[in-house]
Amino acid sequence: MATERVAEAFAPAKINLTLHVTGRRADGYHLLDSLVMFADLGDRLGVALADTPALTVTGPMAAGVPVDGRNLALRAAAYIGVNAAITLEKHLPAAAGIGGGSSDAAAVLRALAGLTGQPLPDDTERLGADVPICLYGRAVRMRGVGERLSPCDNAPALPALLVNPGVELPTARVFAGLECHDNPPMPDALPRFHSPRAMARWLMTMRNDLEAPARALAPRVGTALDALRHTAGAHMARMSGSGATVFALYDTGAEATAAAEVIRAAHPGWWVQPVTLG
Ligand SMILES: C[C@@](CO)(OP(=O)(O)O)[C@H](O)COP(=O)(O)OP(=O)(O)OC[C@H]1O[C@@H](n2ccc(N)nc2=O)[C@H](O)[C@@H]1O
Ligand SMILES: Nc1ncnc2c1ncn2[C@@H]1O[C@H](COP(=O)(O)OP(=O)(O)O)[C@@H](O)[C@H]1O
Repeated sequence: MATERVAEAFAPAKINLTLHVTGRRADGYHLLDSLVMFADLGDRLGVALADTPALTVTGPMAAGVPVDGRNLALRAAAYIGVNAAITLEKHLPAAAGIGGGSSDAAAVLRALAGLTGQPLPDDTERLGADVPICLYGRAVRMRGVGERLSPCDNAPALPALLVNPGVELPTARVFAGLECHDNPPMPDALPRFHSPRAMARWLMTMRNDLEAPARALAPRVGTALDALRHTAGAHMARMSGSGATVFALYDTGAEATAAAEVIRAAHPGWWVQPVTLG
């Protein structure tokens, strides 16, 4: 029976600090080895049980986000067979390599589990490859196509700057541009990270294998990476997921905020957000 109770949910940006493409399955999906953390910035949702499914999308990044059955927030409710009225305040750019849709889906699943008492479903990767990590919601290593998760409990909070240079990159197109599908994974055992600086130094020795095809499709990714690398205090810069969002890591939030001001002044049209990753 319908109730008025609204569960509020937060859907943080997912950042792939590394993204090694290590193989390809028979169905064409690629095998990954990726270290993922989450930002303290994301979409905000309200979820209520309802007689019929409904979705309203608002917020600064709402333009172009589907409001029909293609929206992953609605698909998540349908996946567990619950009618929900959902409000989605969009703060994350879409098709940006930071998992906005997957994180929204995970937030809806969590909210509906709380409202109905149902357990979280299995096989959530069928909703989208990133949904299991977004349900996990904190620093994690993902392998397979995203369904094999190992906790990464020793990562320090990382001051970071996220920049999206205003170009949408569909994930499938970026994977299609990969020249090599069998690249080395990360080491079996990850080191212990004692500070943001130590973690950034190690991350510099890792890769995002999708960066080259993304840069070829959207040269502005390279422009944004160069701009970040030149900001004061930046240890390293890399693309997240299949792009086009890029990030840089700093020792302090003050450095990330100062870098944001520099990038905003030079590129007023870009999406520029200092955050902390955890
Ligand atoms: C690359 C990653 C890394 O975290 O992030 P995003 O760039 O999307 O944020 C994810 O694996 C993306 O997950 P998600 O966006 O949920 O992917 P899906 O919708 O399932 O897949 C979209 C398309 O990308 C390709 N794809 C996706 C994942 C994968 N491991 N191999 C692939 O080849 C396939 O062509 C697929 O049809
Ligand atoms: N809740 C949602 N928010 C954003 N995009 C969504 C959502 N649901 C479905 N989509 C569709 O999914 C595509 C990928 O968006 P998103 O999940 O943000 O990107 P990515 O896979 O690069 O992290 C978008 O182009 C959009 O059409």
